[in-house]
Amino acid sequence: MPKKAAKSKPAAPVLRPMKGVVTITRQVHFNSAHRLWNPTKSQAWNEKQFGLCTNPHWHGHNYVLEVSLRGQPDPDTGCIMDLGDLKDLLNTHVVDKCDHRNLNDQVDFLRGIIPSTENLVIAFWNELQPHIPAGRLYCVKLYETPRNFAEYHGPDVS
Ligand SMILES: Nc1nc2c(c(=O)[nH]1)N=C([C@H](O)[C@H](O)COP(=O)(O)OP(=O)(O)OP(=O)(O)O)CN2
Repeated sequence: MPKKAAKSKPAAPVLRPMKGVVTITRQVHFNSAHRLWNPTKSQAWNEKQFGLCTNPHWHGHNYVLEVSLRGQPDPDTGCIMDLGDLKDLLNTHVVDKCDHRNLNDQVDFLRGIIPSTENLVIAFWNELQPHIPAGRLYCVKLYETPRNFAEYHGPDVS
């Protein structure tokens, strides 16, 4: 009578965690009205400084926001952060508050700020940073138009 073959245990799965610093980015969109207007200055000063961009009847932009995180992929997930979670954070803390709003008047965290592209990237960083694991937020980049954009890498610590 033939002998039964000895049952071999399946080999335990082996993972090879990858080492390396990677940047991941989520892009979101929103549409807002604004004007470049310094309320501490005269109308004439604002017109000289900002031209058409200070029109008191506002103008709009199809903003494109790109937020990047940087770090080593987690060995258990292969991810720095789930990009779906990053999408939810951007929607909750920026898009839902700014989309179809007037950035000069209707967004609490932008009160008292001239909504230039430069100021917006700093304000968005400050809104997002507390919700992202320490040291991961790398870049907040905002396109006001396809040709005009600003990016911010956090407060200068030098
Ligand atoms: N340093 C900055 N300069 C300007 C800003 C800004 O945020 N930071 N913003 C504006 C205006 O908001 C304006 O709407 C930009 O429009 P425009 O210059 O017309 O932009 P385009 O890319 O459409 O212009 P093209 O000349 O057609 O390329 C102005 N300046």
